[in-house]
Amino acid sequence: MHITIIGTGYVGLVTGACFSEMGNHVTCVDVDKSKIENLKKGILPIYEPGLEPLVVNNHKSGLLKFTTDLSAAMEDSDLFFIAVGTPPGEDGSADLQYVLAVASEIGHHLTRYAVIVDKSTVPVGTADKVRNAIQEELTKRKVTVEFDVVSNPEFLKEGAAVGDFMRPDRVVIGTDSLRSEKIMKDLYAPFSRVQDKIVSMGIRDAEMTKYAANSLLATKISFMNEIAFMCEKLGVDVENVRKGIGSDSRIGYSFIYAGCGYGGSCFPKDVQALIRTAGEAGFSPLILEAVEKRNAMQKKRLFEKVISHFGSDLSGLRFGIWGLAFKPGTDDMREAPATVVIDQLINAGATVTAYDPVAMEEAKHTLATHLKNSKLTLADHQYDAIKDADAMLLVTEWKPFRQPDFEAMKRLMARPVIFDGRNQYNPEQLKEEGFHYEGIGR
Ligand SMILES: NC(=O)C1=CN([C@@H]2O[C@H](COP(=O)(O)OP(=O)(O)OC[C@H]3O[C@@H](n4cnc5c(N)ncnc54)[C@H](O)[C@@H]3O)[C@@H](O)[C@H]2O)C=CC1
Ligand SMILES: O=C(O)[C@H]1O[C@H](OP(=O)(O)OP(=O)(O)OC[C@H]2O[C@@H](n3ccc(=O)[nH]c3=O)[C@H](O)[C@@H]2O)[C@H](O)[C@@H](O)[C@@H]1O
Repeated sequence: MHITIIGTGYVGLVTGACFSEMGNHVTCVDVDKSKIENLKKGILPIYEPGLEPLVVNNHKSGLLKFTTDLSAAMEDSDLFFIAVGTPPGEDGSADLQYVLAVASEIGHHLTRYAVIVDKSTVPVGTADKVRNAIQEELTKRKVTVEFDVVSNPEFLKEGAAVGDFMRPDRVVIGTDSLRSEKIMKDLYAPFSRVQDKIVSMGIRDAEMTKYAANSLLATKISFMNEIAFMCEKLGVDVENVRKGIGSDSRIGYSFIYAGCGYGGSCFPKDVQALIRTAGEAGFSPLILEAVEKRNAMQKKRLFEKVISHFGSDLSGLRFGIWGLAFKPGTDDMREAPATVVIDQLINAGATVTAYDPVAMEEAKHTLATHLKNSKLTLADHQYDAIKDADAMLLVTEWKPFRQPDFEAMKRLMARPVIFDGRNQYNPEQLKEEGFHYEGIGR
């Protein structure tokens, strides 16, 4: 098939690379000229394990192309994937301006039947808006062109995106025509044992499915963070509780890790957008509001622990941060818990040195103000980040942080104090080794 993907970010680039790997002709379009120029040279805009060889090899073979010119890309295409951002607007609702701009542009150039697929996460009813935006342009041009709009939400996780796309748990296809449903099923047919995993439904159902999935996962995390808070008050170790409940297959082990809050470009914005959708439908979504509130509180937990140990004035104290990305396996720092704790420590008078295995370039942009004011420095190595530190804060559980050399840490640090935001260490062992240790919910 000939496919055009509009928006070459985490989702668009992974989608394009994986479809081209299956032998399709794919053109990835983006308005960001430098991103497209770099991709043509084999330089990827994001860190995503396993993505580079797919992009480079399929680009070399001619199956995967990159351009800023949508009209040129449209000439051969049967399928258009909209994969642009849907960031939160001021009121928390999903901002559809990029999606609808792309829809209008498609309508401006469309000359023959095509399927337009919403891959971006968009609220219920957006497919109608996309259809209207395309039709408006066709009407302006006084042409009649048949087209279908489909919802095909994406469930990949950053840091595991290629594997998730190649071996999906399910592929949700929301359509209102048999013709477009067949095209979508054919497109996904080569993916690993996908036949049993395609879930066909109405377009609005598919749009809602994406928000329900992310909101339920966020709910599991916030629920567990609430239990963790209670555990601290009651002298219980939440890690034992997690193991105890996860073994029940109805609950499962996934997404019940207490920590210093969920971040990323999706859970925070999608929970907010669903709250907004509920508001528009005329009711207050009590659970979702609590999920969001708990997460905002959770991102402040590490700082609360720091000031209850050191006092509220942190002037003259120095903190080492391990982990800046919102989760391991990515350089993405959108809504990362690390940004919250760094702001709080610096506002309380402390200086901070931070290290992340892959997000250092991203940190230079995200944390530019603190770097400029010399309140924050970035270290070249995890152990350099804790040199002379009054405490180490583990914020992202990258593998090299999971079993560090505690003896070396004690020698390097000004004081042997660890705040473990991801419950990676054994509290008993650390206490025996002479550390003051605090985790989340233990
Ligand atoms: N990041 C993730 O892990 C996942 C994201 N999603 C959803 O997918 C959508 C995209 O997310 P990301 O890939 O993270 O966004 P992103 O911000 O990484 O990429 C979006 C890209 O779209 C480009 N763009 C904006 N307007 C354009 C236009 N008119 N024409 C061409 N390109 C344009 C931007 O320059 C940017 O490169 C969002 O709705 C998100 O919620 C869904 C599942 C996973
Ligand atoms: O719509 C999206 O963008 C994607 O959002 C999430 O994927 P992602 O944000 O990449 O990463 P997750 O692995 O879900 O982690 C999100 C956050 O939750 C935190 N988390 C995760 C699991 C857990 O048990 N506890 C916990 O605090 C992580 O540290 C991270 O900050 C979903 O898992 C994907 O299915 C979805 O496609």
